[in-house]
Amino acid sequence: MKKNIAVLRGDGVGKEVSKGAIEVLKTIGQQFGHEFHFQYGLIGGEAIDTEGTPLPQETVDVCKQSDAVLLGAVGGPKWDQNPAYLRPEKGLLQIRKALNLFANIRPVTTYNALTDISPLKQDIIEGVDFVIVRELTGGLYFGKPSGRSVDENGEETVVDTLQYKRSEMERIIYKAFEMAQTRRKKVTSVDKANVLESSRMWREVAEGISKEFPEVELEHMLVDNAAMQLIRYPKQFDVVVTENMFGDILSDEASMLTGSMGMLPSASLSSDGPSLYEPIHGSAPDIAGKNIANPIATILSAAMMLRLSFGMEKEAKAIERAVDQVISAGHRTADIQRAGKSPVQTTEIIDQIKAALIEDGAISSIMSAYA
Ligand SMILES: NC(=O)C1=CN([C@@H]2O[C@H](COP(=O)(O)OP(=O)(O)OC[C@H]3O[C@@H](n4cnc5c(N)ncnc54)[C@H](O)[C@@H]3O)[C@@H](O)[C@H]2O)C=CC1
Ligand SMILES: CC(C)CC(=O)C(=O)O
Ligand SMILES: [Mg+2]
Repeated sequence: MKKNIAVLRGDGVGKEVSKGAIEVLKTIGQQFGHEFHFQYGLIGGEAIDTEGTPLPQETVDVCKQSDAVLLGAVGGPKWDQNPAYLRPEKGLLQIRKALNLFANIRPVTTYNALTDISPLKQDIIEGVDFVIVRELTGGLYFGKPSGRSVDENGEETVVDTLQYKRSEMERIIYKAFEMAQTRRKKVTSVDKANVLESSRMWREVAEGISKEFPEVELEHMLVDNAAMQLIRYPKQFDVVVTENMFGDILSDEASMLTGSMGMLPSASLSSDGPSLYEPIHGSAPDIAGKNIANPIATILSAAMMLRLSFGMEKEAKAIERAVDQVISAGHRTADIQRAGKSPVQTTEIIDQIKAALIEDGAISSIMSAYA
């Protein structure tokens, strides 16, 4: 199969981790006889520095002409004092809007080999397997009006608005129910309905859609309780659906069930065009440029691309198996390495995952399972 992949490496560790996903995709292409063509686009801080905007039109065009988009991460202290329209994060928000990436799917699956890395107890995290379905193109991150002004008493005032259309709620909640139907048939809808009108409408919409899925259980949970339940008893969750900012915050929290921010992949699904695949983490300026970032979240995002955009299930599984083999063998970057053991570098773990695909049988074991 021939596929065009747009690559937006972004800033900080975004460049280092996306290199890992590209190399793994190239290896998969060679092993399975696919032709992956990569086209690069600028986004974020680098785009601000060279083009004067966080999302050049050329990047949007490259993405729209592609079959799928791979993104590293954007941002960094260099641009933190910039005005809102010239921040790297604005580029990410704009590409989400431009490609109609309404559904951000963030699977949270723990690895048995890593249960001692998580700050939580082994019996709490063993067997955790749920997915956060986060609304991605509405809510506070896209609120209008937003900004600062001076009120009638001369005091500086600021406003950010949280706005949703009913149809925007419907499509994301529908997606969550569809996913639950193929899993353990439970949807936890997370909101703040005791305070926010938008959350009360969200509940109404969830109740309405649940009638179309009688075999799926729906529960409502307030977001503050959900933050606590994620740590107390994460195995209770199957599909968690929530609005943009709640999903952003809860998924960073959930990453610690797996042991590190560097482990959680995501797919941002489009309603009408190419979807985008990205790790849940940011540009990690504290470790950028040191060759120590964990590329697994991005490599697993590439596996999600193969599965969800290209229908390449075997190829996706081969990557997941190779990652599992490498961390089970104890080859780990610093964020997931046991105390007293030496970590490997970003480039080393990428090489080990590629080697696991080629030499150590990840592909052949998948092929025989499908034979
Ligand atoms: N999707 C994106 O492009 C996102 C961008 N950001 C931006 O990234 C910048 C840094 O934000 P932070 O709040 O520090 O969040 P962050 O996710 O970049 O980092 C949080 C912590 O996790 C660690 N971490 C993140 N990714 C890692 C990896 N692959 N391997 C090992 N450790 C990793 C970092 O070292 C840091 O200690 C900001 O400019 C922010 O706006 C933040 C979140 C998402
Ligand atoms: C950088 C933000 C725009 C969003 C974010 O933190 C995320 O999508 O995880
Ligand atoms: Mg985030």
